[in-house]
Amino acid sequence: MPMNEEYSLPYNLFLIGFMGSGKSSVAAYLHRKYEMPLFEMDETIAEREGMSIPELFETMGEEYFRAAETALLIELQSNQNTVVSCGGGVPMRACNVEAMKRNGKVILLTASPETILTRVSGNDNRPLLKGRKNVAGIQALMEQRRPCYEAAADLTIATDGKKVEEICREIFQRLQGTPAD
Ligand SMILES: Nc1ncnc2c1ncn2[C@@H]1O[C@H](COP(=O)(O)OP(=O)(O)O)[C@@H](O)[C@H]1O
Ligand SMILES: O=C(O)C1=C[C@@H](OP(=O)(O)O)[C@@H](O)[C@H](O)C1
Ligand SMILES: [Mg+2]
Repeated sequence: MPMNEEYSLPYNLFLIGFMGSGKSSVAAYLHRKYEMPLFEMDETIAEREGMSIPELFETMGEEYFRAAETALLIELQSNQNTVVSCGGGVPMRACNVEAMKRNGKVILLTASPETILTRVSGNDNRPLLKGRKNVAGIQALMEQRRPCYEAAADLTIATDGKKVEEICREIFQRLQGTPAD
């Protein structure tokens, strides 16, 4: 069933935000509900490299992972009407932000450190949270990254206390209020 006009976008949606802000969940919902092709960056990189993200950090190092993120974003920029779930570190590189903005809108998902801690406590697949799985540790990294996140964002959506479905509705409402230039 083709996308109806209301939700067929002439650009890509890039979801950015801290670990646990809900990028993967919101992207998966947008993919299912509005039939937008989905690119989950972590998954794509892990598949191509034949190992998990933690293993990649362990064996090849973070810089290798960051280069893989940039290469993938450059590949994705020629698409249209896709939703890309970015890893939380993507906006820290200016070249990544340029690639996203070339043909996309950047949606920043935010949540309080307390909310993030609740959401990430369930698994250990985020190497950068090792040793900082507490409110203070999350807050410190979040504050360090905030300027890059905010500079990259076309729209910012607070996610605390909202269901994924509500967040997706808010994204489209806010986009419709924004010229699709
Ligand atoms: N709006 C939300 N409300 C409650 N839990 C959420 C919400 N968004 C995501 N989660 C949960 O938080 C965890 C991290 O979500 P995820 O989508 O993987 O975040 P990210 O991709 O930004 O790291 C998952 O267990 C997910 O089910
Ligand atoms: O914030 C980061 O630097 C990272 C976030 C992770 O993705 P999520 O934000 O989906 O957890 C993943 O890309 C990697 O562990 C690095
Ligand atoms: Mg994710």
